[in-house]
Amino acid sequence: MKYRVLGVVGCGNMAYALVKGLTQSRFDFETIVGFDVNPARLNLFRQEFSVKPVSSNQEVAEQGDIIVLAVKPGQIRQVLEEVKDKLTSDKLLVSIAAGISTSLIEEVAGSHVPVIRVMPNTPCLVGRGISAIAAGTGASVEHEEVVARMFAAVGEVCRVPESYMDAVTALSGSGPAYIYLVAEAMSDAGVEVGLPRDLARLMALKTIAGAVAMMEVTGKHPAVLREDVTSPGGTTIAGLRELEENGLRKAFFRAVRRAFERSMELGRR
Ligand SMILES: NC(=O)C1=CN([C@@H]2O[C@H](COP(=O)(O)OP(=O)(O)OC[C@H]3O[C@@H](n4cnc5c(N)ncnc54)[C@H](OP(=O)(O)O)[C@@H]3O)[C@@H](O)[C@H]2O)C=CC1
Ligand SMILES: O=C(O)[C@@H]1CCC=N1
Repeated sequence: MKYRVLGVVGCGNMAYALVKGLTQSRFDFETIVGFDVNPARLNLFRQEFSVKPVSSNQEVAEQGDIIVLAVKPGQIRQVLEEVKDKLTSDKLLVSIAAGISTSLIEEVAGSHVPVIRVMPNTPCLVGRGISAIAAGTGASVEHEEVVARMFAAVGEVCRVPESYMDAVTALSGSGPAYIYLVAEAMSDAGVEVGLPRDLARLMALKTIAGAVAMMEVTGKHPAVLREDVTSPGGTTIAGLRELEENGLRKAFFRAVRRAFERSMELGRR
């Protein structure tokens, strides 16, 4: 089965990152059709990515071969009710909604519809996403393969048991926001010790980018790389001590735990 038309239900932030990443990649859909209740969003997708705007989710489901559900988790059930009559076994449904299980989707859409659940993140926009994928009971290995290739065009893909999805959501789905907060906090901290704001921001961003590249290129454990920066009796150990005493690790443990719980809550609504 050749999947020529991508259908996008909900043209929000994550759909934007995905569609932009895909249009810049070699993964080729003949057409992308989309619908959003907000006409401004649909117009943006039309202007930026030549997405063909249609006037309902039903039309997306009718015209799309692969249909990506990119509305908020609380809207998934209603959207599925709207489109289920258009969903045949030769369609492929991809849900990126946090917390929403493939079994819930199959329950509403019908078990004849192949469903793949994906948790991507916004760096898909620049081809540097990380996406976890898990197949529903009605999806074949081939279905999973198609979706893996699609998301591999915008970053890395990991196949995971569906039971990992809430944890993945809390770590890599939400994770970019944690890092933007760190970048912002580092920039402000630089300003506080006297750097001009632009310079502080540049230093913070390039330091984060350089540190990420060091982890990727050397393959060394972060703790080893951290020790290389930490001269005895020097500045780094003084700064690290403050971060530890102020509960940086604890804050991350708590943040990821709370996001994990929230993902489960979203699935229960
Ligand atoms: N943002 C992220 O980094 C990630 C998000 N996700 C998942 O992606 C999904 C979308 O998240 P996100 O992009 O952040 O959210 P957004 O609110 O930015 O996008 C959702 C879009 O869907 C529109 N919408 C609402 N109801 C309908 C409807 N019935 N039919 C069609 N469109 C509708 C919304 O319009 P309006 O705002 O007017 O209601 C909005 O434009 C969520 O399920 C989320 O869990 C997954 C991974 C990462
Ligand atoms: O904040 C959210 O709920 C979504 C899911 C992961 C990232 N954004």
